Amino acid sequence: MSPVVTVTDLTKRYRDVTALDGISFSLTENRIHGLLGRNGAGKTTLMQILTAQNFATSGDVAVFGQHPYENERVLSRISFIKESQTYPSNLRVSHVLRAGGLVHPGWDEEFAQRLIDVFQLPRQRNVRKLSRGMLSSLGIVVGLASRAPLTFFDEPYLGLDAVARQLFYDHLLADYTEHPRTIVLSTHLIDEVSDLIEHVLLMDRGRLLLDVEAEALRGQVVTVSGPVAAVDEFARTGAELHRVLLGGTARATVRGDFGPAAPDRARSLGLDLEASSLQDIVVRLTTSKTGHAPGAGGAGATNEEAAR
Ligand SMILES: Nc1ncnc2c1ncn2[C@@H]1O[C@H](COP(=O)(O)OP(=O)(O)OP(=O)(O)O)[C@@H](O)[C@H]1O
Repeated sequence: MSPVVTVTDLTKRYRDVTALDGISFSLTENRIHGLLGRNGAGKTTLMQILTAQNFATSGDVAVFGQHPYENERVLSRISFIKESQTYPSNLRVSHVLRAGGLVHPGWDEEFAQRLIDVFQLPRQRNVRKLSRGMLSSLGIVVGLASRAPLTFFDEPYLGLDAVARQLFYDHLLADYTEHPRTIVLSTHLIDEVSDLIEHVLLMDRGRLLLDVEAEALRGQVVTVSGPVAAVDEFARTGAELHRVLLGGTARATVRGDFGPAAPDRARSLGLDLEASSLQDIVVRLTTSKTGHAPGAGGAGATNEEAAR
């Protein structure tokens, strides 16, 4: 199966800022990819280049096998919903839907109308008069109803309350299951989406720290706690990302290829073991250059080493 997106040695510089620093990866078709990373990591810049809204300084991108710039064949298959989506101010909600139907060949009008009811959007209201959360809901309706083979959601929920966010996740998952497509979801609300994401791309200061299946990652990062010497012994077989000392005990987050024997090994050392959450993994890998949170002890690898 050929990848939907291929990025090769992509660099983007804005004067003295290197937003993307020679990254390479590809996106497999029909998966939900989580594009994660701290503020300024380069996520939006990457999505802008993939959707022909920005130029690379060097390197190549191919979307559906071609360069996206001024490429109708490629762009008609993309939907890009961003945080502060704006619309011409004379449009009503119903006009935005009509425009969505004209732009996206896969548009499902019946689904769009259903979503408008789900998010309780007033069809005849001018977009200028929508609340911040309502505007985000409208973006989500367009993104979902477009059924674009490649859909980007870049922090799509500014101002959305928890109920509306959950509605988004539920409808995204249900519709994706029925109509598989390639989705890239960029968000800081990692806990909320961790069950949705099938593949993780983690960016940090323009570089790619992780490009891994979510399921594989879950087994690779664990947190062990117990006597310091036992934690040291367990951590020897991986890369330690973080450690907290509490008297004679330690709690350490460790990355490695532990395999299914990890719980037994931890138990035999007198340690408690739990799988780290995706949020924890992202925080630990991006909080410091050495892979250790400030003040943490223990031997360890650099972030890049840890992420391999
Ligand atoms: N037009 C621009 N001119 C100069 N610098 C820019 C421009 N756009 C982005 N940058 C810089 O590039 C870096 C990456 O920004 P980008 O918006 O891609 O990050 P991000 O991961 O999307 O961040 P956030 O999660 O905060 O939205 C940042 O340092 C940002 O300040």
